Amino acid sequence: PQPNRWASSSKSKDDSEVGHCTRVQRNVNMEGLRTGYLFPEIFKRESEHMQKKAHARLIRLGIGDTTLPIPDIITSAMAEHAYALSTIQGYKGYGAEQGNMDLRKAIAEKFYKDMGVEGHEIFVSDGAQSDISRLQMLLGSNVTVAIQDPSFPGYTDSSVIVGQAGKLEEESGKYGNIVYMNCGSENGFFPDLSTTPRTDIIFFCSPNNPTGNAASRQQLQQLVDFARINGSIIVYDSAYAAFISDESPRSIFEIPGAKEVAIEISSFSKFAGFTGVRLGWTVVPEELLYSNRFPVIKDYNRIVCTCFNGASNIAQAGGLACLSEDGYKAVTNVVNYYKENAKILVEAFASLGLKVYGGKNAPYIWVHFPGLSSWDVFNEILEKTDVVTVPGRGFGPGGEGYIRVSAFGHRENILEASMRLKKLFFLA
Ligand SMILES: Cc1ncc(COP(=O)(O)O)c(CN[C@@H](CCC(=O)O)C(=O)O)c1O
Repeated sequence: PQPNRWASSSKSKDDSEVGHCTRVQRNVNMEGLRTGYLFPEIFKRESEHMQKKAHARLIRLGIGDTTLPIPDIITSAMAEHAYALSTIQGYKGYGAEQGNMDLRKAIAEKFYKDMGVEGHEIFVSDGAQSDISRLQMLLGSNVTVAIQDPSFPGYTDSSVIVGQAGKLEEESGKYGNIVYMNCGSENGFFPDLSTTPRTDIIFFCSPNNPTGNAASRQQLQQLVDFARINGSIIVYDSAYAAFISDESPRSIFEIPGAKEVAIEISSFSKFAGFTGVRLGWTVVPEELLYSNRFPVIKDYNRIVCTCFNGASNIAQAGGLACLSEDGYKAVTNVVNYYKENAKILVEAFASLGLKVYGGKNAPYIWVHFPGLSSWDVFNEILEKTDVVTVPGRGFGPGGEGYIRVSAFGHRENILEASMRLKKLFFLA
């Protein structure tokens, strides 16, 4: 299996090992984080398992990390750029914090054609995860937020860290100041906006991680109208848009009126295999205004200039190559490979009579184990099949009773994992 990025994290010394301590008070918001970040926790469980079963052939379908090589039309462009840095005429230092304008324009052309989004409204970054944190710095602690439940933990955890979330209610596992928009199988994974309280910010991910559900055009129009009426800002995460196979919108800016109510974050991670290269972008439309009519884009530009020195010029060269005609064809072939994996996993779980969601518009399969603890299901699958998944509870209280399975594996691993899971649950 691939070396995991947390494998080398050194064990921090605890107080008993270090005599001295400072007089600096801990950020009280950090105390609000109930556990470690979900994915290092998954790795910890995986390591404990491997300590018990050193010779197990582990199959990792947990973290949504790509596994196929980046097409060489893209890596050659990065290599060429990297080599040019070793020459006088090719060397480049700091670039524009907002990103290379050619790349900004290419993103606008490729993903936002005819939506009125222009290059100067696109801020190239080192990935969507970092952009979520920078957006939280922009928004500050005095805003109210609504988050899909379940959803990518980056929204809730960053909300806790910046002080938006309020106190954790142990009983429900929810933070007092966050509005949890239930997105379950019972409501087609789209929140009932008629009963959703107004908040300043609405985090919305479509296709959703972890459910794999892509909101329809009609639903996104409802969401934009809801934000407009309430004077809210939507932070729309389209990291998995390239996996959409039906008519669902790939961008919130396909919806009329969205430029006055939405910010969109996205990433090269999942469609181009750039999870380690690190490249993403955020669209902040000129039309998006605060209550005092000050343009949000001006503040976001200030955040980017103050807190970020721009994405790697090598990664940006790769990004440009991804968006060339041949480059995009090549990455689309890889996306289609993962989509085929998703189909295999959906069929495997469905053949066991389990309720399976997702997999059609996203590289995640969302499997229901009604009445069971998702961590118990995660543990049983790991212990009995050496397959790593993600317990749904890690994505919020709404994820309880589900597991998420990633389609980002190599085909042989997907087939082997499917066979093992069939054996486990068929015999159950
Ligand atoms: C909805 C969503 N947005 C943003 C990101 C991060 O994108 P980057 O551009 O690579 O920063 C992820 C990654 N989610 C993966 C990886 C988990 C993690 O490392 O946080 C997952 O859910 O398995 C995601 O699922």
